[in-house]
Amino acid sequence: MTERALRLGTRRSKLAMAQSGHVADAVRQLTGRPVELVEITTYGDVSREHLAQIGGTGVFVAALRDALLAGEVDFAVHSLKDLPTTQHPDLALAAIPKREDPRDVLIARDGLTLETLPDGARVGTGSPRRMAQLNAFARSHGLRIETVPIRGNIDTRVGYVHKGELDAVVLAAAGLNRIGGTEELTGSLSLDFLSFDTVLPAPGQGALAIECVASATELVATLGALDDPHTRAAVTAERSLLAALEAGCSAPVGALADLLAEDSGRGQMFTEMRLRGVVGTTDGSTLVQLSTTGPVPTSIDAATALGRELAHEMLAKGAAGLMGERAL
Ligand SMILES: NCc1[nH]cc(CCC(=O)O)c1CC(=O)O
Repeated sequence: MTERALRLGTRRSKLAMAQSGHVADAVRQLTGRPVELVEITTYGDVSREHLAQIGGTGVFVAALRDALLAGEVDFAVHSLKDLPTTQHPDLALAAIPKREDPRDVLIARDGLTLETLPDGARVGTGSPRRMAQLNAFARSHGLRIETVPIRGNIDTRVGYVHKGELDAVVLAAAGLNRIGGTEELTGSLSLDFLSFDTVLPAPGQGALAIECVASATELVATLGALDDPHTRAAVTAERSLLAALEAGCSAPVGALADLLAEDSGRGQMFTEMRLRGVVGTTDGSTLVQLSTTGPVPTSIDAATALGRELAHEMLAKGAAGLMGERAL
């Protein structure tokens, strides 16, 4: 007897479908059960407002969670960076698979890179985090860039550069990679993968979250096989930083945790976890940028503590005042 199909709730954007498709394959392999995709429209997909105005927190997530709680789907796949930092009491993050490239990428016309953008360049991004860091870079290099708030899926955003309406756009490399768009979509455009010294990604960027209802303990345990503990530790620290700053996913906050390795003679051994964080005004005139290191976390609590610690150091340097600024 074959078991009934597991229902995977997904947004229907090309990116969400690609992400869900990958996870569906992994779950089929893992369980031997059929997995069926159930498309769900979220407010973030239909609203034409700018994300910073909607408020950001959870706009892509709420409808998927409603479907989980109503028992219409068995599990859902989210971009972790879109998930609010407070865990829903009735839901479980069953797995956080190994993360993709967390970098942001600048997609530009005519072979341009961030370093070679002309004065006055128009760069598409509606993300306060990207605006703050791009403008700070521009200021330190004596040029002005005009950040232009844009929305829409990846194709739409890249289209602005193809059509010549913008000189460049900034996207998450992970999203671009997942839809296999690096070649097909960007064509003649140039890709500049931004260094973490210039632009820190959103907390959790490049990672996926597989969520189901907490009471489905068997499913939680089964999906747990897809979890990558290093990714979970890193994104836990990043999200803890965000939470302790009391900022939402549309706040001008960047964070990245990575494990530092040493060659022990018998291969690489992780020695420490480093957490870098940034908060800034969207005009780039002020950035608070700090980093800390700690032992490789052996528990979620330890990873959370590292994030909280860095947040407190950033708050002591005035981070709260910078986040108060909500203007685009
Ligand atoms: N804000 C929307 C969003 N949510 C997740 C990704 C990309 C995939 C990821 O970060 O895992 C994107 C697009 C983007 O920022 O370019």
